[in-house]
Amino acid sequence: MPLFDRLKSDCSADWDAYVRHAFVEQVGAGTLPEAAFRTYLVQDYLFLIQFARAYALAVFKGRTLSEMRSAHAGVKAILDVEMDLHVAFCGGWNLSEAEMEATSEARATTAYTRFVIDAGLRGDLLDLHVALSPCVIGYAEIARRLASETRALDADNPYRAWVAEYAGDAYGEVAAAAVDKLDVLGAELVTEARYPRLKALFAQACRLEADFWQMGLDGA
Ligand SMILES: Cc1ncc(CO)c(N)n1
Repeated sequence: MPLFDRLKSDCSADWDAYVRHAFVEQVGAGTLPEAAFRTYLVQDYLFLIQFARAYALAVFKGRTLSEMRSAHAGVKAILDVEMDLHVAFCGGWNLSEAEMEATSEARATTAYTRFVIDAGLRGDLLDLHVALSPCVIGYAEIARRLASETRALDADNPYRAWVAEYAGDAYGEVAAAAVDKLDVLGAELVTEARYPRLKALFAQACRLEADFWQMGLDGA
């Protein structure tokens, strides 16, 4: 079985708790309190700053020019595309980029980002990609489901721009590339002795994603 499918199926309880978290369902229904979304989005801006550093580690750990270039594209997608969404939302609340950047990190933000960076520093490219994968692949899955099964894209849903961004083709391609990369690295590098460690990394990243949603809910 390809590595991503295997990890998702072996960690299905943690995966489902992440992608079906109450925060996500309330975004889809448009019922999430604005204070919860705002807490989440400011923290996610801080998250992306650190996440770009984690992706930069994939440039450093790349074994070929091609791996370095695709990791570089990931860094650019975060710094030049994804963060614009956060800036646009926060502009609507009269919150400047400087104010967002000056906000202190919630513990859930520090915990998740430094966990991923540590996995990459200590391990190889595969460990790093496993720790990164619930993020990119999970958001695409969440947004596509919300777009097709809920009223998430209705004109009166305040979170429709967020759902549209992550359900869009550009983000979908980034997520599909992340699945492919994991499957290719998996075929090359996974041994049965190594697999339990990868599974533990994946499960922990899913739990830290769920904590991140919860941090947003608790902010309301
Ligand atoms: C916490 C978190 N996970 C995943 C993504 C998707 O990039 C994000 N922006 N934030």
